[in-house]
Amino acid sequence: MNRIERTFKSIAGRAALIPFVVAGDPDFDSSRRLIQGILESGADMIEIGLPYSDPLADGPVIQAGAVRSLQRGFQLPDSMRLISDIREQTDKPLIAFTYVNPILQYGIRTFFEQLAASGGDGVIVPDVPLEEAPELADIARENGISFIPLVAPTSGDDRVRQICTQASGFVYCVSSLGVTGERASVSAHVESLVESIKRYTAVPACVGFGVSSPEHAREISRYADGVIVGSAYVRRIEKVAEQGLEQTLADVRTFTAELKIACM
Ligand SMILES: O=P(O)(O)OC[C@@H](O)[C@@H](O)c1c[nH]c2ccccc12
Repeated sequence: MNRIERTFKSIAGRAALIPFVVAGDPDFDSSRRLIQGILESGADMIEIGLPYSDPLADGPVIQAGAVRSLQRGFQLPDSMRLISDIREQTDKPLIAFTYVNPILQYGIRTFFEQLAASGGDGVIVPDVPLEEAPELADIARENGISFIPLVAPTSGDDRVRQICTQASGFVYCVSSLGVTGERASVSAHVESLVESIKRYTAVPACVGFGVSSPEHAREISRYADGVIVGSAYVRRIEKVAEQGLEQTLADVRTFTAELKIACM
């Protein structure tokens, strides 16, 4: 049983809080301190986005986070080092979030071996083509890394069943069409998407996209095993430039504590 499975087992009865941040945003040390602060303030695990120049599924907030990190020359080896540094401070699951190109450029086997050596527990690849997913999932599994698939609102029943049979760690339910970004409300129909996943697998189902408040998290926690929040964090992290790291750290800690209460 890896850290992700252990975590869901240990929090049975409530939803996991799973923030997303961009690695190296706004710089290596600030990113490390922000991630540690988020984990210390109640996050059950964290998605660490590997900054990429063409984040096609991301809205403007996360795109800006990737630009801030890349502008400082942050590259994939730096992300591995960041994960390794954080692993020294926590036993909570660390999930790499990356588009498929950086993995292919780095070398699939090298990528997963280094992610495992750095203390990573899972990977989410939103744009992996269907025909390449099994190869990546196999090599991830060989290295003890959970390959976490995404189910979209447009996924038909057959596709949901197919995805669920490959899933490990958890299934990422994308709440709405379009790109990442805070939304006024989280689409009600995602509850039926979670129910359809639960028909095919016992692997936990976590919901992301648009979640930006404790109210959203409370609603999703009624029926899902986890709540994923990204842009709402990255927008707060954007404020390091104007208000400094300490104030931003305090804001992010408070936000995490509020979301955690909502997930109870
Ligand atoms: O930013 P949001 O709307 O809170 O959604 C989570 C999202 O940030 C994170 O899981 C993610 C970041 N980039 C993605 C691309 C595709 C799917 C999911 C993601």
